[in-house]
Amino acid sequence: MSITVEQVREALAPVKDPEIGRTLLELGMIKDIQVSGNDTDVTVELTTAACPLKSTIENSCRDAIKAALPSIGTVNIHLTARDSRKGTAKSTPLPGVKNIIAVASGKGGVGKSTVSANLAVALADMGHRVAVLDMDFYGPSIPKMFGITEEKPTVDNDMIIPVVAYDVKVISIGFFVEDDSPVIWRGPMVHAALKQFVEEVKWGEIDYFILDLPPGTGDIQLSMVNMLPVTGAVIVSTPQDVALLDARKAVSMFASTGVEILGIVENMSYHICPECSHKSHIFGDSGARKYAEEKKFPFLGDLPLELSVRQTGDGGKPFFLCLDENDELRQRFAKIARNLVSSVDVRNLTKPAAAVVSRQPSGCH
Ligand SMILES: Nc1ncnc2c1ncn2[C@@H]1O[C@H](COP(=O)(O)OP(=O)(O)OP(=O)(O)O)[C@@H](O)[C@H]1O
Repeated sequence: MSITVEQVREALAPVKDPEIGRTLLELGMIKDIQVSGNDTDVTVELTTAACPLKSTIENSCRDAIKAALPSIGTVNIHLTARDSRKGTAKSTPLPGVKNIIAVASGKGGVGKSTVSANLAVALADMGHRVAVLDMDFYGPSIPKMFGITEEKPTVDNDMIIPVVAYDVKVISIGFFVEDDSPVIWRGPMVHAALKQFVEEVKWGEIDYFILDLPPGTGDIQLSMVNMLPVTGAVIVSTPQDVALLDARKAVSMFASTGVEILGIVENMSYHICPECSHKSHIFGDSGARKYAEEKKFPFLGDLPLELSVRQTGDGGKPFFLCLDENDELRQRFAKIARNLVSSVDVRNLTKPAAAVVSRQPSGCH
């Protein structure tokens, strides 16, 4: 009796993407199964042609089929790649940008810019092309965190050229306002500024475009979803109830506009006393982690409250770049960046490309 397509599909059912940890079938990566007599041809679509685990995936598929169907003849696994990890629709105002990641928080001062800056350099360290757009007009701290004190963007052929620091292209609203001028940003101004940064900056080819938002759920979030196809949002929160309450509001605003929650980062989770190594939970214990579990959002990881994080950030170099590769904190953050990449991959494999939304977010106050 010859083998059927259904039998091959069943044999492949347990095979998981080793990086993402979900099955290839669930991720829609098995594109085609052909059977001819006792031989089979299986087409597997990878997230990127440069996937470092492609031979592992190929071997796992072949092994699973042979184990489940001992009478099988030749097993050919064909690997293809989709338009590598494209999370935004083709007709986008940023055509060279693959993934737009909004980094948001409900409350101010929870470490959103610290997370944005370190995510940017960690992703660049992994070989990705990265840009940061700092739209936190209440306190644009990205230039300081990247050590950009004097340099300003230049203009070439009427296009603004971003400043490059630590291999990351940076544009901040802070480059365009005087340090001490009290600017009151109203809706139309916010919209116009974002429009200019989208249309008049030469961003080029970017894998991860990180948008550092001001805290809360105001005009900029509205302009963003109306202007940009956002791949998803990362929510930064401290563990305590009051910050989480605001984080919930930020989440429901994104949910009401269909923006995917790529994950939660818990910052200032705990503090290790440098004298006695005692671990204390100054802002409560694991609140953001529990919230992520409750809502079934990916929990990307947590970060301790640590003096070096503040000192390096204020000193103009993200802590990720100041630490040795074996350092626990650096590895902890590298894992957060890897978890984000996986979360983006899952989103891009399982959902349609992100698009600009015309809907107004609800519950934005
Ligand atoms: N894990 C941490 N340990 C120690 N200090 C931290 C940590 N995370 C952030 N900080 C410090 O806390 C301050 C606020 O952080 P940051 O500017 O990243 O927060 P934010 O949420 O972006 O704030 P804002 O509301 O102003 O946008 C900074 O001085 C930063 O260096």
